[in-house]
Amino acid sequence: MSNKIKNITHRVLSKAWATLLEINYDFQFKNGTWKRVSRESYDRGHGCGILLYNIDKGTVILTKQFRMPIYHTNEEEGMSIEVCAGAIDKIETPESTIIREVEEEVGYKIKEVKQVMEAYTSPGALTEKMYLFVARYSDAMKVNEGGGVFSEHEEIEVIELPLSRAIQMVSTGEIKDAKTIMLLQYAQINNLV
Ligand SMILES: Nc1nc2c(ncn2[C@@H]2O[C@H](COP(=O)(O)OP(=O)(O)O[C@H]3O[C@H](CO)[C@@H](O)[C@H](O)[C@@H]3O)[C@@H](O)[C@H]2O)c(=O)[nH]1
Ligand SMILES: [Mg+2]
Repeated sequence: MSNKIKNITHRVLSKAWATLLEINYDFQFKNGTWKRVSRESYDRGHGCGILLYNIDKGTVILTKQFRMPIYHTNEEEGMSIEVCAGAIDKIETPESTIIREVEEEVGYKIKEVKQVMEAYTSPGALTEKMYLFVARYSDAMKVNEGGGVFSEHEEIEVIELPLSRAIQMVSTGEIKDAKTIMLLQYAQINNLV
């Protein structure tokens, strides 16, 4: 692959919360010709998400929160139902991040998680890779109400519902978040509950 790409240059278009680059490069097409190509790339690091499931109750834990990028394009869909998820700090691992996010966002203290997938969320535009996990939860692991970090302007509703209902919500369009759909389908295919 690397011999099909040369003369890569980067230009920072925006560096605020995250970094938007314009990357220019020469690309050799199958017919042998070289063309100068330009692509924008938004880098806000990598992320992780987790589906918490309870075998005895047949339930899963999801979150509901306001997402401005969705609202900006479709006001009616601004409240997004998602698995618990978070951005990975440079000094954190995906595992330690997701265990911390579970306590902050949904209020459970979990110890063991299982990574089941890695997924690029939008490869044409984002550098982000999501590390996707599943873990069992029980009522005994509940340590706080969840809700997210208020000082970071998070307001997260915790939803506990049967896996079967969550799967139905994918069909009805009530759930449209890709990582959530992937993890719910993983749970269904693998008979987690
Ligand atoms: N000021 C500012 N703060 C931001 C911005 N974007 C995020 N934040 C802050 O960073 C926090 C990020 O919360 P996390 O729980 O770590 O991430 P997330 O928003 O749930 O995002 C997760 O899901 C996304 C969607 O799938 C993923 O893109 C992301 O990587 C992560 O996994 C937010 O509460 C907010 O305080 C921004 O553009 N500006
Ligand atoms: Mg989050």
